[in-house]
Amino acid sequence: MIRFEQVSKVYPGGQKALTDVSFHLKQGEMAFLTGHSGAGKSTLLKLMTVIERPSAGKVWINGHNIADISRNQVPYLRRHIGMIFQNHHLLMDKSVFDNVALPLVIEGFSLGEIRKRVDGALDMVGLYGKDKHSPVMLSGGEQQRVGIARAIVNKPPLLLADEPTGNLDPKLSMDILRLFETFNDAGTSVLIATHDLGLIARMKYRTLTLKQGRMLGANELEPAGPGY
Ligand SMILES: Nc1ncnc2c1ncn2[C@@H]1O[C@H](COP(=O)(O)OP(=O)(O)OP(=O)(O)O)[C@@H](O)[C@H]1O
Repeated sequence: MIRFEQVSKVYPGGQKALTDVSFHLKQGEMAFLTGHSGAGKSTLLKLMTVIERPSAGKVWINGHNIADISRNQVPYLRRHIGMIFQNHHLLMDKSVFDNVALPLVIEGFSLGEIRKRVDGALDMVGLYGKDKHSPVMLSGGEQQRVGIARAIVNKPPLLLADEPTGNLDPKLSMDILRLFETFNDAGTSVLIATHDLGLIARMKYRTLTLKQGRMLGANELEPAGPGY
C-alpha cells in the first residue's frame, strides 16, 4: 500500500527532513506515525500525497512509484487517498452536505449518486440528518467527523490522518479512533500521525516512530513483490 525505500528529503535551502527512511504499510493495515515536533511526520505525509517528492530513494503508493507519476497524474493518485487534517479544512460558508460532496463533485458523479453516498458517509460518522447544517453550528468533534466523512465519501483504499485528534478531549479522540477502526475493519489501510502517546498506548497497532528524520527500528524491508 505504502512502501518507502531509503527515502531522504532535503528541502531547498538544505534543511534535512528525512534520512534513509524505509518502511512498509501493508494493504489493510492500520498504524500510527509519531515523533517529536520537527521529526519529519508532515514531510512523510507530503511525500505520500505527492505534495513533495523525495530527494533520494523510492516511494510507492498503491503500486505506483511516484517518480513515474507526472504532475498531471497526481490528482488521479490522490483520489485513492482520503486525507484528514487536524483543523479539518472545512468550507465554513458551505453546508455539511456540500463539504462532504466536494470530492464526488470533482469526480463528476450524478446528483442522485452524490446524495446517496453523502448520506451513507454522514451515517457512518454519526451525523446523519445534519447535512443542511453549516459547519459553524457543529461542535469541534462533529466538525472533525465532517472532515472524516469527506475523506471516506469516495471510498479510498488508504486513509491518512494528520493529528486528527489534536483539538479533541480524550473521549472524543477515542471515538474518532474507533471510527478509523471501523474503516480499517472494512479493508481500508489507515495511517495516523499523532503526538498523542496516551492514545497510541491504548490501542494495539504498530507505531512508526521518527526521530530527527530517521525511522526507529523499522528499517528491515521484505523484498518488494507485486502490488507495491
Ligand atoms: N517547506 C519546508 N522548507 C524547508 N524546511 C522545511 C519545510 N517543511 C519542513 N521543513 C523542515 O523539515 C523538518 C521536518 O519538518 P516536518 O514538518 O516534517 O516535521 P513534523 O514532525 O511534522 O513536525 P510537527 O509535529 O511540529 O508538525 C523540520 O526541520 C522543518 O523545519
